[in-house]
Amino acid sequence: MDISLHQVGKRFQRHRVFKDITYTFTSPGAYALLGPNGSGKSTLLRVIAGMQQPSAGKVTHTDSNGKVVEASGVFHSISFCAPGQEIVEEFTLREFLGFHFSFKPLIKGLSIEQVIDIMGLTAAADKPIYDYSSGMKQRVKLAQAIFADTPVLMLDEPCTNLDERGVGQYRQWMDTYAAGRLVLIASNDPREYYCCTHHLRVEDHL
Ligand SMILES: Nc1ncnc2c1ncn2[C@@H]1O[C@H](COP(=O)(O)OP(=O)(O)OP(=O)(O)O)[C@@H](O)[C@H]1O
Repeated sequence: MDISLHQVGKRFQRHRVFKDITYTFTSPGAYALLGPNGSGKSTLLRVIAGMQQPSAGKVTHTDSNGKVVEASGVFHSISFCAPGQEIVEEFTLREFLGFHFSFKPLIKGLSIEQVIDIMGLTAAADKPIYDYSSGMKQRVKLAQAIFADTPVLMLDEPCTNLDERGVGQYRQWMDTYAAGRLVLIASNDPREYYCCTHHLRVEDHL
């Protein structure tokens, strides 16, 4: 999967967030979307994912056969994790992962039990997620994205609420399960985008 931006811009009413971004994200590859607070990293990530429409320009997703993916089909190829993203907290972890991975395929060779084990949450697997700490909830959000077998992985501030051990776990998951995919990370924290060899500065497109 490759994603191309052609003169993409976004404004909210009279407020222009960014303009005229022409860029291609090529798979496999890891790309950081960088910039200060409010520069538009999260907005750009959502526009690239097809969750928000650009105000100008065009986003094109192309599959590995060179075929353009319809807007309605883009969802299937993307895993997404962002701070404002809702998870169904009434579910236990085991229920949530069962539900989520009935829509998105799990990475081949992994079972839900193994994912729970890798997350280090076996003892809490049957507790409702609303009883989890904020760091545990962040691990759930990361796991639903990283362990899904999609060609594209998009992460917004992936280490939000994680302690040092959690950050180490994030790096281990990325090193093992993100290689070979198209990875986009919106961040200000080098610990989050350590794996990105390409950097796109959103503030350069004001
Ligand atoms: N739905 C919206 N309606 C109006 N303005 C919005 C909306 N979403 C974002 N903005 C504005 O767009 C700008 C960019 O916001 P965005 O969250 O994309 O920045 P960011 O670079 O991700 O910031 P941070 O580093 O703080 O997470 C901000 O000024 C924000 O207020």
